[in-house]
Parts: sequence; C-alpha cells; structure tokens
Amino acid sequence: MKRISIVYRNEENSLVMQHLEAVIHSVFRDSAELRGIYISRLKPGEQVDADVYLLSDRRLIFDLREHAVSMHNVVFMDRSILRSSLGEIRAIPPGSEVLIVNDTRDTAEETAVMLYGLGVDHVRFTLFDPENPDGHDGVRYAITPAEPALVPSHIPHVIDCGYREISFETMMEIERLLGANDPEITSRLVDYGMKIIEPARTSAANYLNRFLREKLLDEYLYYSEDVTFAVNDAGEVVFFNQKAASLFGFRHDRRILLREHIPEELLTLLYSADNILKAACTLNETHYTLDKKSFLSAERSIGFTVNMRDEMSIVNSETVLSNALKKSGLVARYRFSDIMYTSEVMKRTVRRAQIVAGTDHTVLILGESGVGKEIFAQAIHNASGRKDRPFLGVNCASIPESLLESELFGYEEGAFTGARKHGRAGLFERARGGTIFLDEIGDIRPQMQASLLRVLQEKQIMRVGGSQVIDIDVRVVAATNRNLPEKVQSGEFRDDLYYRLNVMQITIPPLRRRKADIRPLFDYFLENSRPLPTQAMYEKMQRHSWPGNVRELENCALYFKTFHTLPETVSEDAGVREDPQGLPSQARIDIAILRIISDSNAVGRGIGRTRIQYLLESGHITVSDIQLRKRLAHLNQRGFIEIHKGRRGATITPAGLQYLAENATL
Ligand SMILES: Nc1ncnc2c1ncn2[C@@H]1O[C@H](COP(=O)(O)OP(=O)(O)OP(=O)(O)O)[C@@H](O)[C@H]1O
Repeated sequence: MKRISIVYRNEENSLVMQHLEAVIHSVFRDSAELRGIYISRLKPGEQVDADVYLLSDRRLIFDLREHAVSMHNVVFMDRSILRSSLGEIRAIPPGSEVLIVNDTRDTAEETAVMLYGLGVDHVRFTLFDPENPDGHDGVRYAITPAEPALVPSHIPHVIDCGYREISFETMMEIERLLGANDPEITSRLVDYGMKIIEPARTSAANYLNRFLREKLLDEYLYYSEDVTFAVNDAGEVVFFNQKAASLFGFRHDRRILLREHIPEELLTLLYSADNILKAACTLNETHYTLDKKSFLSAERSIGFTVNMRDEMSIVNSETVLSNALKKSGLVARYRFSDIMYTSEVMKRTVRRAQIVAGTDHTVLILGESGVGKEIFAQAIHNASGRKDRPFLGVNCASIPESLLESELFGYEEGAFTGARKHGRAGLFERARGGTIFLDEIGDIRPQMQASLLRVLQEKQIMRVGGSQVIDIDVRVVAATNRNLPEKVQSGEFRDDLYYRLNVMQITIPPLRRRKADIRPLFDYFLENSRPLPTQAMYEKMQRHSWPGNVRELENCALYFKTFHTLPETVSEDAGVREDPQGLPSQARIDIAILRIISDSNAVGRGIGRTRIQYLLESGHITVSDIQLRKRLAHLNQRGFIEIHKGRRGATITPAGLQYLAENATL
C-alpha cells in the first residue's frame, strides 16, 4: 500500500491536522495509508519512508532533509478556501481595512497572501498578532480561518472562512506521485475541485478538461459495442476498452504485450504493411469487420489503433436506426392491404407486385400519373425482407439537375461552394440496407442516367468531390409515367439503364381501364361520411375517363364530402373519350395474353385457353375462341410462349418476357 506522510513541525494545532487528514482521506480513501510526522519528535538520523511527503509549511524542508529517504516525493501543501466563503469576502465594501486573524502572525500573513492570490484585492489587509492584540480600534471587518475567538470583540463583522483547505493543485500532485489510476479517485478529486477556490487556475482547468475528455472516452469507447485497442511501437497495448478486455483477456494491472494475447493470424494481419487496413476476421465463430490505423511520426510508426465491429451488432444498430427512421417518417407507410381494388386486372397487378416484393430485384413501376405507383413502391418495400430498414423516396423531376447527384450520392467537404463541413451522406448511403424509390425516373438527364447505371451495375457509389468508393446495399424501385420504351427509341433514355431498371416490371393500369375500382375507391375516400352519392352519380363516374386517375378520384371524393355533389370536371363527355393509346389492337391483345401467362407462371402454374379468355374478358378485352387460338399460335411461332399438352397449358419464354418488358406501357 502507498504511504502519504503529512509533515508537521509539532503537535500543537491538532484540530487543523485532523481536518487536513480527513480531507486527504476523503479523496484517496484506502488507496494510501496516512501518517502524521512531527519533525520535533524525530530522532537525529531517523529515516521515514513514504511515497508522498506532504509539507504543511515550506520551511520544514530543511528539517526533513535528513529524515526523508527520497526528496523527489516532496509536495508543498498550498492552501485555499472554500468557494462558498469567497462571496462573503467579496461583499466587504471596497477600500475597507480588514483584519486577518490567525493563531500566529505568520499564519495570518499566509492567509493574507493566499487571499491576494485568489484575487481579493478590493480591501486593505492588516495582520493580527495574538501576542500583541491591541491597536485596531477603527477596524470594522475581520477574516479568520477558524479562529473566531481571537478576533477583538469590538469588530462587528467577522467572516470565518473555516480551516484553510488543501489546494486542488496539491491534491493533483499527490495523485500523480501515488501513480493512482483509479477513476473513482479522479471523480472524487473533481468533486473536491468544484468546492474550493483554486489559486493555480490553469492547471485545475486543464485537469477538469482532461477529466471531461476521459469521460468522453469512457462513454464512447470504453463501453462501446466495438472491440477497441491501441498498441504502441513496442507492441504493448496502451489502451483497451471493455469489449477488448473480455475478448483478449487484457488486464489493467499488468503490462500487456499484444503478441501474448491474440491469435497468430490476427497478429499477422495487424502487422501487415498497410498503414490503413480494412479487413474481415473471425474469432470464436464471430465475424468482425476490422479497421486498423497506424500513426506515424517522422515517417516512423509510433503505434496503431484497432477497431473491430461484430457484424451482428451492425445489423442490430441498423435495426435501432430503422426504428429511429420510423419515428422520423423515413419509412414506407403503405402496405398491400392499403391498396383498394376489386377489378381483376388490379388483382393480377397486386399479385404480381407481391411476388416481386419477395425477390431482391430492381423494380420498375409504370403507369400514368396518379395511378398509385408510390403506394405500390411502399407496399413492395414493406412486404420485402428490407421492411425494417429505411425507405427513402425521391422525386427525380422535382430536384434541380445540379443538386440531384449530390442529393443521391452525397458529397465530401469542399466539394462545392456551400458544401457542409465534413460533407454529407446521400440518399443511397442513408437508405443502407433498405429501399430507395426513384420517382419520375423517366425525367433524368443523360449524365445522371450514366451515374445511376454505374450504381446499379457496381453497387457502389462515390460521393461528389470524393475519391473513395462506398459499397451500398440498397434496393432500387423506380417509377415513371413516361413511355420509357419510346424514350429509349428516341435516344432520350439510355437503353442499358432501361434494361437494368426493367428487371421486374409492374404496370399499373389507368383507372379508366378498371372501372370496377371506381366505386370501392370512392367509398373508401369518403371515410364513412354521409350522404352517399346517388346511383346516377356513380353511373356518371363510370362514364368519366379519369385522366388524373386515383388522385383525381380522391379529390373528387373530397369535393363531394364538402358540397354533396360531383365537381364539374366529372363530365360524361370525357367518359366517351377513348383510351389515348387506342382500341385493343392485335399487339395489345398479345401483350395482354403474355401478361396473363406470365403472371400465372410467376405463381408456378401454366394456364389454359378458357382461363386466358376469362381473364381477358375481365380486363375488358373480348376475343372469340378462334381469335384466341390464332393469337396463341402466333405467339408460339414468335418464340414468346410454349404450348404444352394437357393441364400444363401455356408458359412464357425468356423472349416472351423480354417482349413484355419492352412493351410495358401498352
Ligand atoms: N388503390 C389505391 N387504394 C387507395 N389509395 C390509392 C390507390 N391508388 C392510389 N391511391 C392514392 O392516390 C393518390 C395518388 O397515388 P400515388 O401518389 O401513389 O400515385 P403515383 O402514380 O405515384 O402518382 P405520380 O406519378 O403523380 O407520382 C395517393 O393519395 C394514394 O394514396
């Protein structure tokens, strides 16, 4: 056990001694044994061994010389007062004469020096001498460190500032000499420092700042979920956190040589030539990602730091992230159960989307404005394996071209004027593990098309102004109301990007092609409000062409709720307007047939003629039996379908799927 010897001249002022010992004990407790030494009682030549000799009076150094084993451990006790007393002293009117009273003139002088040192300079101090107490008649103020009985009785204002305390700086010096590395001592020392006035303010402030820094390290490193340690040039572990201690058995009470604690393979990895190393490693069947950084001084390594992250903790922290995202609204709200429909064609579309959701492929959603593309994108995300991760939607047409790239890919500090310090992660990085919904993809310019193509091909991004590639694991769901094949044909949209996006395609039919949905959707948007539309109103709605699709219908329901009538825009004239893409041509019938066969194959079934005919009918395409046979034969001839005997019926070929994708908007 370490020893602190408090050196006094003699046993005269035992109350002060008891107080000082109690103060030291309150900070260092049982980490050191405390002993009072009275110089007057030591025999000539008697040796006293201690880790700290604490001198209550500087002049004792001469006497101590012949008794101390080492003079390196001497600490002079600086004194201070409690912060609480200083307020009273400062309140004494400026210019007043103040008598400093202590048991001797010398100690009174020390107190006056200490008060000047603490910045008390608005009053004049006069020293009291107990051996010559008279002659202070006009004085109205006295300050005394715990000797009020000595103050002349005529003085009306007496401030007892209590025993002079041990300065914070002195305490720090004791801590240093004891080599105490105990967070509890540090914490008690900081508490002590807050209570007293410190003459040497800078070092106390430095100590407190260091304490704060250590707290930060504790908070973020010591109790971190990662395994973290630092190794110096001699291969000694000089810092490690709790996780590292339990994984490698590092202990604070002994010198730790890295090579004695970690497996050979990991050692080889850490001592590889790379100054910055990112690698993966497995220990005790746990997979870690490892980051090593070497620190160089004058081109020589002075050591390195290692951070190892358990891959499972990444998943967990991302789940926490996704919960946070849920709170902040960066999530998909809609599920398939929120999509209202009764039409056969929508049943098929939803079924197809549900199958697509189960895969991890890129999805392209086509359909006119307001048909519900975004609601489908969200439902796909929520039905996918990524549902607990972020869903980030971005309308490519509404962000200026100049900003779209940095918005999607992020930027590095200084990438452009106005770029934030430390840069910013883009939507692809923020959607990590989740889904990004690129709405209005048909409107992006060629340069952006090229960047997106790279992301889809390489699954990597580079921040604007950056040089590092970042791996991303994000599913892309894109949507457009443009006729993309036409845009590809005219060269406005890159064909390679189109094929990358078109891996899985969902075309949402316009409302006029699924009139069976009008009434259930309208009733849904009314939210049980009364009155309901008349039969004539419902019929009028059936005859309207709904150029704004479901969004228009939703607005129409809102109008009805307020005015109990339909808006002027729902006109019967508009209802007879035909589908802008024309009546079902043979090509359109072929596409419809291929889509029916493809949907049926997607759920693992072939399909026969009768069912195809029935499904065509429910999509308002009427064909005779002979006509259907002809179309099937034609599709078979073009290599788009195969027709099997018996119950297997027709199946679509890859060429058929390709043709379907290319003509998605038909
Ligand atoms: N089947 C549906 N059931 C319930 N609500 C729907 C349905 N389809 C669309 N909606 C609603 O209609 C509105 C338009 O849908 P959404 O924004 O998804 O369309 P969009 O095709 O993405 O439109 P745009 O191309 O203009 O972005 C939304 O308020 C959506 O909630």
